[in-house]
Amino acid sequence: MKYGDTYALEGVTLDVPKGDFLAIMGPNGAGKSTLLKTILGLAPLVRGSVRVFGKDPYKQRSEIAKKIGYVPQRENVNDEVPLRAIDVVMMGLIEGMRPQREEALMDKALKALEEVGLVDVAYKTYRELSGGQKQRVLIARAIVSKPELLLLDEPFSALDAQSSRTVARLLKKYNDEGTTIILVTHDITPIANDVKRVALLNKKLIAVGEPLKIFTKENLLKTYGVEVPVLVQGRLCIPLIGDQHGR
Ligand SMILES: Nc1ncnc2c1ncn2[C@@H]1O[C@H](COP(=O)(O)OP(=O)(O)OP(=O)(O)O)[C@@H](O)[C@H]1O
Repeated sequence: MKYGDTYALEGVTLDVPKGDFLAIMGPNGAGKSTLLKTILGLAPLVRGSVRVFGKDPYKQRSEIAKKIGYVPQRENVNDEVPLRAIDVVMMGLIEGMRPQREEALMDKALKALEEVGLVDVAYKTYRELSGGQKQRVLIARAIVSKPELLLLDEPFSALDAQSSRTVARLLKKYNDEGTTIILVTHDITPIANDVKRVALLNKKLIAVGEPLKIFTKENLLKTYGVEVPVLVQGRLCIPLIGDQHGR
């Protein structure tokens, strides 16, 4: 994976089985977002290959897009058009799906907003929502089509503790029902007991596996260049590592 002359990712081999709940962690600029974009066929691939549901996302994106829900790290929904929260969520139903009645779409969008705890702002315009509310609307847009694969780029970054818990519970529920989840996060606390695997990334894949086996002093030093405590009273707990890198 290369932007201009610089490699963002090199020599990464990663298999994600169906039903996995994988957290990708690493310092700023480690290539985490790039890795998610690779799954969508959106990052520049110089060598190697990617297969998603057995298909090449760089050549067959439209065939797999409807099975994937994606929450980008940041997204500017067009501010000129006064879209309501419910309209933004409905966008997740329109792409690549067969035509449905407006009421059926609205019904599904309202249910998704309810799942992220935002049904009360459904008819507010998106631009007047807070940062954390916008982020949850984008999560609702990603889940509304009941995708087989959910990709989330820092879903907790703008959320308060209660909203983080709501979203974490939602992800656990979807994963229990069979949805494969791959998310990028600097803070594993909200999902520490739910993730099945963690991948530590710093341009290369440092380690991947069960959290307790992966968070070794050696792996963390290799990934972040600093020691970070990971066990507090026997529970997985990582401080906001991103803060040490200027966030
Ligand atoms: N569109 C782009 N054009 C040029 N360089 C890019 C582009 N996107 C990312 N990069 C570079 O690729 C590298 C990896 O970026 P990426 O966004 O994948 O990192 P990240 O691990 O998600 O970081 P963060 O934790 O800061 O979000 C960085 O050096 C970044 O500057």
